[in-house]
Amino acid sequence: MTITDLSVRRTWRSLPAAQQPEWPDPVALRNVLDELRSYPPLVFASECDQLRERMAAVARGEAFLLQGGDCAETFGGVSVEQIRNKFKTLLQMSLVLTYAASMPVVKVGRMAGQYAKPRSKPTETIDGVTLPSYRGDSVNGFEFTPHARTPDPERLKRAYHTSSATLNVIRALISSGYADLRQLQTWNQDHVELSPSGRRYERLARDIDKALQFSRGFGIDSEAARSVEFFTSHEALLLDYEDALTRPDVITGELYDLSAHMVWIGERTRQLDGAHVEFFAKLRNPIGVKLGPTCTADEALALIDRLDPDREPGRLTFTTRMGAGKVRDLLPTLVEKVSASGAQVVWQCDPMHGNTISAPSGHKTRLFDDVVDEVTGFFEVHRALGTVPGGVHIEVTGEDVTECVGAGTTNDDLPLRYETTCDPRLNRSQALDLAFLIAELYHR
Ligand SMILES: O=C[C@H](O)[C@H](O)COP(=O)(O)O
Ligand SMILES: C=C(OP(=O)(O)O)C(=O)O
Ligand SMILES: [Mn+2]
Repeated sequence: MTITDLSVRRTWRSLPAAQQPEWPDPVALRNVLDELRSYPPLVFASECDQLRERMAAVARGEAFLLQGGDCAETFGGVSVEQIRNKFKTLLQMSLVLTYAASMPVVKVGRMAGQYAKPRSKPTETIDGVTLPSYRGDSVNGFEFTPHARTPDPERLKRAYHTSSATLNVIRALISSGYADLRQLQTWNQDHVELSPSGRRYERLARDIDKALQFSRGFGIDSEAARSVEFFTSHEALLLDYEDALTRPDVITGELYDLSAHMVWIGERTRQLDGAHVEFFAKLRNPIGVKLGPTCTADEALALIDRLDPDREPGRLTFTTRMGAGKVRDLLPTLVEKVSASGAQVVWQCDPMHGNTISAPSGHKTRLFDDVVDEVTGFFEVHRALGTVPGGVHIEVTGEDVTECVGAGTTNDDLPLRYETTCDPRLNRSQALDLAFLIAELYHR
């Protein structure tokens, strides 16, 4: 379908859009959106097409999808070091998975655009003072003051520019050979090498290095070992922003949201009669939808009819986040009914969002064991049904934070480096542990 007519393309505007900020000044918002429309796209449509092809391979069981990054990126978190650490963590996880599972890994960062957050409550109260909740740096500031918490549309421009700067660093890291497999040892020269997972990683890196030397001995110096394909993604929550970055392809006229390669609809905004589903239905990007424990099989089927009417492998990813205690009960029916419909979606496990708890100290946290248990349940269900456990979606950082409990972090450690502005993330050592565990699940 070719949709360049603006009246067709903006149909989402007449529908209810959940979780949108209350911008105080509509004229200021309109001016910002006009400016954003004049900016170049952040990614190219051809790159989105390439990711859709990779996702089709995932749907067929020929590749594994690793998607991860911060719950909420921040405008302050864009030093080269922070971006490099996050990128490195995802590459190291993918290396563990590729080597151990003998499977190509499609790497997608929750990076370069993850600046808007849906919240459970519209306001937050601290010491008797109530202010609007923090909704991500593209909406308001994290600082608990009336000024910071007031939505400011100028932040949307900053979200664009910060995404652009982040992408620039990622593209430069790739083109300067940072992802070269022969840099394996360099990647590991820091604190993580002292942790058990770091040492395990080092052993694996040495094995891979030997394998590479062996292939080079035969004159096989694969280009694939020198470069990496890396894609960006975020929850396309703020429809005004996403719409401003949505452009028709010059050749086909089809619409692409060029704020990222892949965009997804969150658990809180997947209403069938809502604006997000309507907006996404018009896009040609590979797209995702989060499915929580209340999602019925009929809802999943209706989402497929709306978002993947042609049943195109790679088009639609269902990211389930049921919780460790529920995944084994709830997932089978969904998977069975969706498979019976003929749709070839990518099934991806988000083991984070169904497992958020409050620690005795009051910190929002997740137990590493729950994360592992949900991923394990996800694999068990797919193995039992003969369907494809396509990938995982995690909240992770390259920093040595203490936000999730287990695998080296205790409840008492939480205050030490609790740096997230929204949900707790795995640190790099926990991420590597998880990668090794997933690789084992593959073999089982
Ligand atoms: O990242 C997901 C949601 O935005 C987040 O879990 C909501 O957190 P809240 O329940 O603290 O609002
Ligand atoms: C908001 C998120 O998740 P969910 O929509 O699954 O709650 C998220 O991925 O940060
Ligand atoms: Mn989150």
